[in-house]
Amino acid sequence: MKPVRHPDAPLPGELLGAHYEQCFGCGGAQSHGLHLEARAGEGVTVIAEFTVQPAHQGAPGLAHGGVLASALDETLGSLNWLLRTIAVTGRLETDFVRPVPVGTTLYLEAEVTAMAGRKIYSTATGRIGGPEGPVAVRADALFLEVEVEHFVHHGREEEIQAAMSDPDQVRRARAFEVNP
Ligand SMILES: CCCCCCCC/C=C\CCCCCCCC(=O)SCCNC(=O)CCNC(=O)[C@H](O)C(C)(C)COP(=O)(O)OP(=O)(O)OC[C@H]1O[C@@H](n2cnc3c(N)ncnc32)[C@H](O)[C@@H]1OP(=O)(O)O
Repeated sequence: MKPVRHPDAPLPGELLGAHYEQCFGCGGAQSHGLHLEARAGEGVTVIAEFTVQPAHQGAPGLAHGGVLASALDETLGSLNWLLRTIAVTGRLETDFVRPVPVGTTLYLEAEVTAMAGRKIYSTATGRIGGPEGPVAVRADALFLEVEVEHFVHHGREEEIQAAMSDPDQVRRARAFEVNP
């Protein structure tokens, strides 16, 4: 099935914001996190930027591959906000094409390519030197739609319950990426 953007999805260019302040990918309260900022694109696409910090090194002066995979995962995960579904990564296949030095900004783009039942297929690239620069990393992913209970059961229930009773409807919806 062709992916369909939710009618209430953020407009192209709009910042998506963090789904959880403690998220390693997008949270503002995570000091060594990626602080990745994603914006809605056209259709079911997003763009995002992330600048590699010294805390993200693997080899001296170069980004750790797992951190780059996290940046791809986070960007791909933010696509769910355009679909208004809650989904988690089931599979993430990553190609590391070029080394990414500390201080480099990674320009990420992601797109949902297909959907089948609970399965959401997506792809992402990360470029360096500018949004049109050479591809340094790319990934193909399979996300699986889940119920809120996934996080209640496996995660920290108190925080999930608190987020669910947040009177701010947008914040509540953003936390769980559900159809309000
Ligand atoms: C203030 C508080 C705020 C709180 C806010 C919380 C909510 C936030 C909202 C959203 C979070 C976003 C977070 C963003 C971060 C970026 C995204 C991540 O990193 S997510 C973390 C990493 N991922 C996991 O931890 C998944 C761990 N895995 C699982 O839980 C299960 O394995 C799961 C749900 C992925 C699948 O389990 P099943 O039991 O539901 O599904 P089955 O029945 O096994 O499979 C369904 C279909 O999918 C295929 N499938 C499943 N896993 C597959 C795989 N790995 N590869 C290929 N196919 C797979 C199967 O073959 C099956 O296909 P057939 O329907 O038969 O055609």
